Amino acid sequence: MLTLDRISKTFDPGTASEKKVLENFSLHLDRGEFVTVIGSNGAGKSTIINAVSGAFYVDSGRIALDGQDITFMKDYRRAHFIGRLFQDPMQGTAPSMSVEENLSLAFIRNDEHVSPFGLSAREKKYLRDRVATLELGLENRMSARVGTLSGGQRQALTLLMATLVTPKLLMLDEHTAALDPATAEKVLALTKNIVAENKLTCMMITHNISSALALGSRTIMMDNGRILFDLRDEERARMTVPALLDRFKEAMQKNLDNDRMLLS
Ligand SMILES: Nc1ncnc2c1ncn2[C@@H]1O[C@H](COP(=O)(O)OP(=O)(O)OP(=O)(O)O)[C@@H](O)[C@H]1O
Repeated sequence: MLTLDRISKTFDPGTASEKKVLENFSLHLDRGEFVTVIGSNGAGKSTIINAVSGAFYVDSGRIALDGQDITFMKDYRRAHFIGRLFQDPMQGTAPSMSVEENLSLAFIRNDEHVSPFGLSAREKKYLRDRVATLELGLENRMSARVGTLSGGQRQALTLLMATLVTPKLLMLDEHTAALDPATAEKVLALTKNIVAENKLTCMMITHNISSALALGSRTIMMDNGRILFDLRDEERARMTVPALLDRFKEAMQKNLDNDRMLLS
């Protein structure tokens, strides 16, 4: 489904701030696989998501999604079939537009729904029903400006928008990190349900090891542009947070005391 074949990325090449982040990095996700990604700060996790979503082109290597080579496809074209959530709840929605208008934009991403007269009453009801599944009461606030919603409500709405038209791939970049713990739990539960219901292929970056082990079916641990280990099946099912931290420390041979991963 998603294949990264020996991709490399160096930022600011040839300058004093040159940073080689990925070198011949390869990864394959099967259709319907939900992979959680953890790792040290600056390991290159967001760079992978940025490369796949087309925020920049990779220097070398190939990216294929569903059999299609997207290595040099423009980001706005990839956005038709790749859903993405960021850490910042302010990204991904238009604050001055209403809940319904934001959802309409996500809905018409699929061209067949475009009508010069806007959405039909039936389509509006469909959107309201989908919003109700979030169980946040937003179905009664369809005309409220999104800028007036809380961070958690916005992130839940963004998640719904990213999956309203089923994406080929959903990429979540620490999408609950800026939320308070209770709201983060709620958004994670929604994530789990939406991914399962739509059988989505999903990659989720998190700094929370217990979330990484609780969600999805596979966990990748990264450091310095490399995959340190790739847990699945029985090995992952048996893995605990302390055991994973121990394995990470062992692999890194360094003290993790200052790493943000330990603090979350
Ligand atoms: N656009 C950019 N320009 C220059 N350097 C960048 C850019 N994006 C990322 N980097 C650098 O690349 C390295 C990897 O960054 P990346 O954001 O992928 O790490 P990460 O694993 O997501 O880390 P964190 O967990 O801290 O968010 C870092 O040193 C970062 O400063």
